[in-house]
Amino acid sequence: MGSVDLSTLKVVEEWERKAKEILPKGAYDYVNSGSGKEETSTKNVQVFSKWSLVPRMLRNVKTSSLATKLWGVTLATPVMLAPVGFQTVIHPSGELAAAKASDKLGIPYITSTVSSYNIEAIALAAPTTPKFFQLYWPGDDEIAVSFVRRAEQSGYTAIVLTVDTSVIGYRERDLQNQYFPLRQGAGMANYLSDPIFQKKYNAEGSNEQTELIGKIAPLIFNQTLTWEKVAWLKTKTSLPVIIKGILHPADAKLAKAYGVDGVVVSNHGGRQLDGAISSLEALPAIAKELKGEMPIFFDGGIRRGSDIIKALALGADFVCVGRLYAYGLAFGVEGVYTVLKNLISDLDVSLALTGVTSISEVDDTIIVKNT
Ligand SMILES: Cc1cc2nc3c(=O)[nH]c(=O)nc-3n(C[C@H](O)[C@H](O)[C@H](O)COP(=O)(O)O)c2cc1C
Ligand SMILES: O=C(O)C(=O)c1ccccc1
Repeated sequence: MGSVDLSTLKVVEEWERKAKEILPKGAYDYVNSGSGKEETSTKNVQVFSKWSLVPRMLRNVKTSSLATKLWGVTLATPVMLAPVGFQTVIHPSGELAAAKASDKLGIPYITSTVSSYNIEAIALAAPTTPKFFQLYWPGDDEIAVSFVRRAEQSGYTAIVLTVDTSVIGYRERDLQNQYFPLRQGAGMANYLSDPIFQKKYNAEGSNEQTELIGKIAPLIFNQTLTWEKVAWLKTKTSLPVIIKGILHPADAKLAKAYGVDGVVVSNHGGRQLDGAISSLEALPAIAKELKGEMPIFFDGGIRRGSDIIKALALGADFVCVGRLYAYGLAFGVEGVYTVLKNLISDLDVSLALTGVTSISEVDDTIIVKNT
């Protein structure tokens, strides 16, 4: 592993290939795979080729800037790290490495509920850039509120409630490998460090892994969530609440009606409902409902700078990357830093070549659907 000179790894797909070489098969398949026949995860990446950018010329792009504003705060770029759980199955330094690398680049980090380090430790690894907490609403509301409170107290500035995960997707590769990241001891840090969980579910203070998995696993997903619960969550926190996993324009309308503060157009990287619409194809209809009303975040298939410009042109305000940085993490903090740095360099060049001088100027006048 130490023999790879990361500065020479520029081709995005090479990172994926190298990660596959390094990681145990179960871990690589867990990260790489989608659900079912992987139609949606594959389409997420390929769909970008269905649209073409139509660049403008002679527009003095010398001062072109990637800076973007979110709720009055200026961010270095429109890029964020999507919540990715269980990161110690990729590298022992896991979320701490990813958060540290993104912080160094001024890229906001979104901490997953099922992280292998806890909310507080990850906050300390990313002290300078805004960070969000992604909530998988536990089966117990008291724990949900406890997680949110802990995020507030450790300086997170938004809650990202993931709503596409009433149950975990049918992931054939994981099922065939019999690979479940919890069994690697990953993803439990927030539960184990939670006073409400310990009091209500582990009063005898067990440290035994199988026993703890037995207590935590049934709590992770909540099949009873409704829009009313979202409204209830809003009463429990003063932080903005972003809903992650919106694909249908009718749900975008409901998000507005229920007073949410942002949406992430996402199909969970094609890991939940296989056959679901690709994120990019879902984006225009949602932008039609919400553009200008609340920030629109986008994830799914972002691998290069021009992908980001296409998503912004079709209505996104911010994009999140998932697997791209997960592959970098196979090489630890330097790996994450390098993939992100490469992505931002690519975005910088691509924006200038589009003839656009600021992110907020990217709109649907520079994109066409191929015929
Ligand atoms: C290994 C892995 C773990 C993930 N864990 C979470 C999670 O804990 N919470 C969540 O909301 N989304 C999770 N996601 C989904 C991502 O946040 C994001 O929606 C998806 O990765 C975007 O697609 P991309 O990988 O093509 O960039 C995970 C994705 C991967 C690949
Ligand atoms: O892998 C995922 O996409 C994910 O979000 C998850 C969350 C909890 C348990 C298993 C997977």
